[in-house]
Amino acid sequence: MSAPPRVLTVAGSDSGGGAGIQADLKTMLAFGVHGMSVLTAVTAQNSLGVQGAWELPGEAVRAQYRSVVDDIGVQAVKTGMLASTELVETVAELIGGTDAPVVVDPVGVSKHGDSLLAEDALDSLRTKLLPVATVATPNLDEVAQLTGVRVESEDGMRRAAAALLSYGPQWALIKGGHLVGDAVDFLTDGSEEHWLRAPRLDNRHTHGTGCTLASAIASGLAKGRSVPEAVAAAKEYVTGAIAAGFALGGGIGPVDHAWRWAAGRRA
Ligand SMILES: Nc1ncnc2c1ncn2[C@@H]1O[C@H](COP(=O)(O)OP(=O)(O)OP(=O)(O)O)[C@@H](O)[C@H]1O
Ligand SMILES: Cc1ncc(CO)c(N)n1
Repeated sequence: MSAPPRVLTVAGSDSGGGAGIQADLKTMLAFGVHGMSVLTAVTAQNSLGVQGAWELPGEAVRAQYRSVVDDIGVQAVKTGMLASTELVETVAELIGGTDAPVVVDPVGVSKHGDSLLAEDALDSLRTKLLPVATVATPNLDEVAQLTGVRVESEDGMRRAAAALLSYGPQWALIKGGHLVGDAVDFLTDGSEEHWLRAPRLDNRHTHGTGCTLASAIASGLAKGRSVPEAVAAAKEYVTGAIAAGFALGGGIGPVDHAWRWAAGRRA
């Protein structure tokens, strides 16, 4: 039996299992790739928010990355919560020496507004990590923080994408999940433009949407899909996962990573 494509997530742990490393690995399983993880931080987190966060030393991140890449190898990398300037710079350097497509989800705050990235790390994110990204996938708050462009309309998404591309990623995917109306995302490399449109689902259980989308894109890239193809398939997957999102705990529940298998699983 031949080995499946290998995808590495470099991200934080969400103890509640809805976002972070846990969402990434579940998404990778759903896409049929072999998921691997480099942990950057541990959060005490649930449906109500983030109760605590502890980052790992740069040395621990470096060692995990080397263990995976030097022996097993990777066909795509995804980054999520990076916590601090030191970790952003460490990860950017490691990725710079890796020959694989990279999806950068520039995680800033959780859905509850809890900070997952030190404010002083934004500059390194812009100047060190974005230049090595194949695709960067900010939501509207993150793109405003990174570029200063505040998006209030679909035209604003074009301006935000252009500003983001000036830092060097090959593609910008601006997620309009926080706009009103349809859930519209905008993908561009500065010449091609793709609008990804899905109906806005009336489901508050959306914990982990961003991590899920980025990991789904990385999984597609690892299988050799083009960026527009991988993003289109990822959008379809996250939309289905949001539609099937379920209540857990007293707050915002997770999306259902297993929605395509759900009929069999729950029978
Ligand atoms: N209510 C919704 N209905 C349909 N699609 C949605 C909805 N909310 C978000 N999306 C889609 O989910 C994907 C993730 O976007 P979102 O803006 O929620 O990311 P995020 O804020 O980074 O998520 P996270 O909570 O993981 O930080 C995008 O494709 C977006 O359009
Ligand atoms: C660990 C972690 N990474 C990313 C997110 C996305 O918001 C989260 N809530 N938690």
